[in-house]
Amino acid sequence: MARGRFKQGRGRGGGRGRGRGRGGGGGGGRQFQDNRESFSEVNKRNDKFERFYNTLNVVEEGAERDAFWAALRRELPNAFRFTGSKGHALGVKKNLVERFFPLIKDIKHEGKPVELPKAMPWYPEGLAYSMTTPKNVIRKYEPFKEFQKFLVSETGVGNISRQEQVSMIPPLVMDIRPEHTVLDLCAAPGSKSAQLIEAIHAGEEDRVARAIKKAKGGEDTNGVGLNGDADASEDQGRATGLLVANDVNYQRAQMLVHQVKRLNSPNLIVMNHDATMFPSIQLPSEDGKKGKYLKFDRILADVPCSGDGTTRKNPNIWKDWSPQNGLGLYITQVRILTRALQMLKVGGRVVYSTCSMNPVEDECVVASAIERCGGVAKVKLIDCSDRLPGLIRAPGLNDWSIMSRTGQIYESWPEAQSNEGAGSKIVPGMFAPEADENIPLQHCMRVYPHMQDTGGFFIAVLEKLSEIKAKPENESKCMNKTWTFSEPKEDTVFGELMADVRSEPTDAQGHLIRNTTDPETAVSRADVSAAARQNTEETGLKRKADEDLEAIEAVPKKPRYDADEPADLTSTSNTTRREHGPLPPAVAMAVDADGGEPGSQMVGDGDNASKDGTESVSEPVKDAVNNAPFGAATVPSSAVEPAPKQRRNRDGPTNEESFKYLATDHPELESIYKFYELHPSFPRDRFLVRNPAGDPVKGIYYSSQLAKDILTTNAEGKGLKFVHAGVKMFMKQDAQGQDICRWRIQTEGLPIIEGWVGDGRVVRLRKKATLRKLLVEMFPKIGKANDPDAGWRQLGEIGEQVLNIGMGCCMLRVEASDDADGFEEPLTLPLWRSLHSLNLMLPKEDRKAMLLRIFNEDVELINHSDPSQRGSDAAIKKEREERSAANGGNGSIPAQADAEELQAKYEETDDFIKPEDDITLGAGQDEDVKAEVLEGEARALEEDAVAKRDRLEANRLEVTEDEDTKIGNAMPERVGEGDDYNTTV
Ligand SMILES: C[S@@+](CC[C@H](N)C(=O)[O-])C[C@H]1O[C@@H](n2cnc3c(N)ncnc32)[C@H](O)[C@@H]1O
Repeated sequence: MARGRFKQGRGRGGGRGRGRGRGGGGGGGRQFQDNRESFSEVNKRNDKFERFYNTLNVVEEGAERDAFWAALRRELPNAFRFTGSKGHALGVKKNLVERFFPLIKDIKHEGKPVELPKAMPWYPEGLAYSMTTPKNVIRKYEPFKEFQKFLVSETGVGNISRQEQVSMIPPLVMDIRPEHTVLDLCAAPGSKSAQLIEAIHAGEEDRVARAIKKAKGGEDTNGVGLNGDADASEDQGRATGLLVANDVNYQRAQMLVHQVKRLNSPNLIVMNHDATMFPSIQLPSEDGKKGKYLKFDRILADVPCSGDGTTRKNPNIWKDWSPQNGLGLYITQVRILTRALQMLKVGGRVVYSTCSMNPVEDECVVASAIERCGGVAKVKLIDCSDRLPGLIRAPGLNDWSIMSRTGQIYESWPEAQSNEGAGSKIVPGMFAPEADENIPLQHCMRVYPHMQDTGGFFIAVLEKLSEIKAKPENESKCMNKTWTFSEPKEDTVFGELMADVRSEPTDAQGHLIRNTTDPETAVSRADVSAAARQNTEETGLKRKADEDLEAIEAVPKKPRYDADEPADLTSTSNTTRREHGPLPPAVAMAVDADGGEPGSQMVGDGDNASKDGTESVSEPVKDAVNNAPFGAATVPSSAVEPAPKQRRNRDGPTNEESFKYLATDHPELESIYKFYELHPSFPRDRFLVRNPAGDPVKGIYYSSQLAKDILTTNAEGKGLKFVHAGVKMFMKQDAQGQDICRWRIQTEGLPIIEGWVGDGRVVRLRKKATLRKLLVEMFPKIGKANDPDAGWRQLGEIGEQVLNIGMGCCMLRVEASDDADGFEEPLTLPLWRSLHSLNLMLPKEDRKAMLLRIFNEDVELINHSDPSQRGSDAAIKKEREERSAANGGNGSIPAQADAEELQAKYEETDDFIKPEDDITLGAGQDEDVKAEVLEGEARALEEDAVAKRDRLEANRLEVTEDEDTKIGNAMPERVGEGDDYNTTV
């Protein structure tokens, strides 16, 4: 059974190039990449910022407060965590700790010992580390360089994820179980989504192993299933839960896909909606009744925030901090949390988090959402003080003051009311709740930077106690209806504000995009425009993305890819044109704005179609609109007009992808079942394709049952924007021979299916040396059974197996053993048996990462199908031994320069085939060999080209995100307006 379900999947999918920018699963990288100088140059003073937090007294005056500010002014340590299943993550950690720590522990820099990476005491199983070693130290000492190389390689293949320490906290307090339906409302770039997926799949390998054993007539499942007590045969041991990961920004949603798809989870759907009115998702009907709407067990609302806890990574916050930033985001945050509570099951939990320390974005949002949802009788704030022992934290605040745009500090709403005027963003709900509301805000968690050398962070866990009906926004404390507007004098602060407002861009109808003179709708309009702007603006991003698209397209055209399928690497070059067109005005609609809850009214009642008279609007979207936690007047028209149906074209992506499930008796599937001897217990009704015609043309994907139910019930035309789902399981493959299945198993899907494949397609391996040979050598020859020099004889334990296995795709099962030359962890890899040779279907980069991890070798690969490298195995072996001896006997084979020398030698042997000979190879000689070489080359090329394309995509996403930052920095007036997002990941 393959462990490392996460590791062996296409690490390249999301891995390569990650870790350098924010999209890299961790913000930890940025400051080490290019911000070092600028970090030290930034003036880390801001009077309002410092005065605000000192007045709030978030930490006591004296030594602790000094430590607080000092930490905020220091660079952030690098942090990372080991990913994947627990067993696999522990294995990678052991490798790292045992191999490198002894080497670096004795290094002294400037006379002092360097600090080893430290395990975070509160992270389960010690699977997360932080390190403060400066880059110049890493560069200076060889063991550190080796350590760094290992980290980069393991990050590249997805075994390690760089992620800021505090950002790891929210998923850990969600108590996720394998059967949970989970929603991550603001998910991009996806660091926390990755943790959520891991949590859903926790313990799955063992359960599946037992289920397989049982299905194949082996021992009983021992009664351990999903919950530790049910039968593991429930969905054959696989998690039945689901993660819906969502982000309003299409481009960032693509980044999210890139980050999470490497986890190869069939229990994942990525969506692209505004979380303030996330559409309800319909479930299939039962007994002819209309289906219910999906409710979630767990929701993460890691909302956009001003991010003032991230100064250590984003030092420009010192310059840009303004009280407006937090004030402007409050309403969006309350709406997101309220919508989350609406979509939660009774008994379910929402975790609300920000990387801002400002109570207006933290406790205040929690209190306001609880108030809107009916108070503490309906929503309970959970005390998490006993969770994550070892994590130093402060309790939530029960009282705070508000700073106005001008720096005026108010203790109460009446005080603000008498001093502020129209245009102010301050509303009654921003002040601490009344004592009789009994909201135990101390149950929230505040993590300050000096506590464990991190960024600042806020976390609250809310449980839904009973069904709720959210109070309309304009009847809640989130709104202020008492002010009337009068034009302020020009030389006042309000005059300045109005000048700002006048210079704001307008939409096609002449409405101000950023603000409005109507204080009641000012914030709402800004939010609507923010969400729309995420997807509409023409920015410099497009040019850059176009350039990168060209680079992607420059990847060798042959072999072809899923041109007919919406690959996740779809260019986002024209996302700006994608959706909304000119910004819509806030439309007045006759919708039910009472904030009723979907589940309470929707089950089978079918009355929605006529409720607002807009027949063309799909029910899920209409339901979202009806239940949006804000007034009808502020619902954007784009939300009620069904999204135009588009397919991808040359200009860019679409907003509706196709997910079509195949009939279980589809002839292509039948050929797969037969060839791979697929066990009948493996579910056959969850194979899908991702093209509108629904034909298996290039790829066949696999999803969980719940994902299937959702994708089929809410299929195209319903206005739900599904961006990604399904794990690629099979790829169409040209092959020689009638009996070879045209569908080869993809690395991504292998862990899901491998236990169910019949022995006829399995090659078993136990020795490291054998695997090493297969990693170093591409297309080693097999030869004939009776030939004493045939290549299969060099393949040791697998020689006879590969000689006898039928041609086509098979699986190499690396079995765990206690042998000195054995593996601690099992592993499964895809293999291709050709007429004359064999090949692991891994891109070169993955081979090299594995060689580095398992053998600590950085070696040049040998391609036996490459005429310029072809030589006798004996010669290669001999040469390698010589080189290895010259290399201190570490088994390394020669690198580039040596390889050239070697090649010259091979050219003198009879085995050597000159490139010009190769062209005529087939002419009357050996057609099979020629076809095989071409076929093998094509496959190898494909593996590498896909890896290269992924790398380019990862780079492009990083580049565009950097562009994003530049654009954001160039437009500081937008900060806090609602379209800004924090950058803690
Ligand atoms: C703090 S970041 C989320 C980080 C993410 N949870 C992670 O761990 O990688 C906030 C995200 O919210 C998104 N966002 C902003 N406004 C939103 C809205 N109204 N609905 C959904 N997502 C929104 C932004 O695009 C941004 O990606």
